[in-house]
Amino acid sequence: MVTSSAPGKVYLFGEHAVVYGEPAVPCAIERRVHVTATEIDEGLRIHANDLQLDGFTVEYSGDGESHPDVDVAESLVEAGMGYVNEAVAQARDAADAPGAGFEISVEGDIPLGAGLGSSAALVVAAIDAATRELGVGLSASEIADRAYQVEHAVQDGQASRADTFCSAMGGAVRVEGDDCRRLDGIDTLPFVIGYDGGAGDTGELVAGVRDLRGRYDFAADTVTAIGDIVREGESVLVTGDYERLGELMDFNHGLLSALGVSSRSLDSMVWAARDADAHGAKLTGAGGGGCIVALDETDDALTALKYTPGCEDVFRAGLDTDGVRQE
Ligand SMILES: Nc1ncnc2c1ncn2[C@@H]1O[C@H](COP(=O)(O)OP(=O)(O)O)[C@@H](O)[C@H]1O
Ligand SMILES: C[C@@](O)(CCOP(=O)(O)O)CC(=O)O
Ligand SMILES: [Mg+2]
Repeated sequence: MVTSSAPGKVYLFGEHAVVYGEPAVPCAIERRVHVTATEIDEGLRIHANDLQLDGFTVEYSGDGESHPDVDVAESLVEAGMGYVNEAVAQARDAADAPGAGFEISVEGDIPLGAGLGSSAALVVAAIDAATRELGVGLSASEIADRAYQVEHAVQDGQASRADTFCSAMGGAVRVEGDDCRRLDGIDTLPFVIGYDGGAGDTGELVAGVRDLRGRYDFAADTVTAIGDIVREGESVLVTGDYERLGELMDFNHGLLSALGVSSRSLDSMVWAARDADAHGAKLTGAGGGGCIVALDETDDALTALKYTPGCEDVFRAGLDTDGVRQE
């Protein structure tokens, strides 16, 4: 039995635009998904108590048997389990063990579908745990690469390498197309996260931006402008000038909003943080609902968000310089 964990992330800059080859800077945070893999005779059995479908937690047997605890459409369960199924397929491939059976247990403290990269953390930790269980030790970058293949497959061919690379490596990273690197010397950033309790569908939101970008040149220009913000932001990041970083985060949020991926509650959390004098605030991840990230080393944004209608939870999330690791 092997347990591995991998961190979630926030985007300092660049989500969505990164799907079209612009750079992005995601940062790993101290919230993790833990995956335990145990080799069994055959098939795949998954315990994922954090995942609720129509109010049911999921116990899933991927070998064709319906599990009695689940009273929702099998297709919904299949969709929810896509990331684990594909991660296990990658592990079998890496270990050259196509018939290996697994019992997989997943638990974490990253809200699901909220822009904090729970899917990438799950996939990265699952590939690490399952390959180690089969006696194969992959490097973090090999895991990142296989995890990207999984997100790409599950999200209908629409995914960047950003989330999976960040989760595998930890720290602040820069991703532009296939060029993925860690940003050295960034050890701390004062992230405050507001969570509206909701979720967005990453695949759908990415498809929405793709559609807008295809229909309007100015939407394509907006995507390019997000890339410009990232290029500016990465040079500011090394100076530690939070005021300018925050200004660029605000700008980035405005452009994401223009691309239609913000929401009323995300906007109101962003404004609550700004009104409390955070350096800046933006949505993180695919959007539609879920989380915002503010930059604030005081407790002011944290306190303001606590009293913001629509904000269900607020917490500080330190930069996690550790990526995937065995527990
Ligand atoms: N702890 C978990 N247990 C089971 N499934 C999970 C877990 N964390 C993430 N997932 C899977 O990842 C999906 C969320 O991924 P996604 O929509 O990309 O949002 P995000 O990556 O921002 O959290 C969930 O619907 C589920 O399929
Ligand atoms: C919108 C996007 O840039 C980030 C999605 O992040 P999340 O799954 O919402 O945490 C998509 C991607 O990069 O694959
Ligand atoms: Mg995701």
